[in-house]
Amino acid sequence: MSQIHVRAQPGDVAEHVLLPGDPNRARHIAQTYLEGATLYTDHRQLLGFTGTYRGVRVSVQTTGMGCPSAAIVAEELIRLGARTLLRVGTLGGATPQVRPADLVIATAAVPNDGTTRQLLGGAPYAPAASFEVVEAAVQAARAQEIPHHVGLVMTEDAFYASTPEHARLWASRGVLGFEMEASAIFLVAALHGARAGCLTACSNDIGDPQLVPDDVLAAGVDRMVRAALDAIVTLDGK
Ligand SMILES: O=P(O)(O)O[C@H]1O[C@H](CO)[C@@H](O)[C@H]1O
Ligand SMILES: O=c1cc[nH]c(=O)[nH]1
Repeated sequence: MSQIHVRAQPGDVAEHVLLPGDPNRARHIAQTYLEGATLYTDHRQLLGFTGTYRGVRVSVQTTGMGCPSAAIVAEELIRLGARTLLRVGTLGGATPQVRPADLVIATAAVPNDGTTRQLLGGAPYAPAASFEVVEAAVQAARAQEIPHHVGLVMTEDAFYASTPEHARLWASRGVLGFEMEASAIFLVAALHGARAGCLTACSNDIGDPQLVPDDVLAAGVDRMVRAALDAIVTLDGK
């Protein structure tokens, strides 16, 4: 049955799904990396494509920005048969250690968002990536010699509420950077017995309106996507 937001039929969505926030990134991934990619939904501009990468069937589905939208998309993808959800996003660096366009592989997400709070009824919980997804992503980054960081991210709702001081505080607690969807994707996947991960490319420093130059960020995004797709190939059949 088609879902309310992800307007697709069972069979349209692959078992493994890449999840960018941005529909243009979804189109770029489908056109650049997937063979035979076809669009299965454009409802609400949540563009979704399915094709193959090195013989493995893969979808790329836009989540939109923020946990409310990402949680809806994750839930509906699982209803449509998805079993591996791998976010491919951008992130604001919380520490000078994370350089422009660097790859950050999340192990878990500090849930500074309202969606996971509602789903959990306020109970404490640690939304975490699946170990095998982290392992496959790290292996892919190493094999492709992509410099990367592995650790905590913070998921937040209010993009413009974050300040350099807030970033320094959370960096002192091990957070590498801030983004807006990982906690919800990790939790929704866990609630349904699916596996999840999150790869991000650093687009700016937290609180700094200066974005990484377009060409530098685009190269970082492509490195992230290549690592994510190779991770999916490793995970296929496991
Ligand atoms: O580039 P995407 O994947 O959208 O990710 C980041 O960018 C958006 C904010 O600019 C949020 O969605 C945040 O998580
Ligand atoms: O959530 C995000 C994503 C990218 N950059 C930020 O500053 N915050």
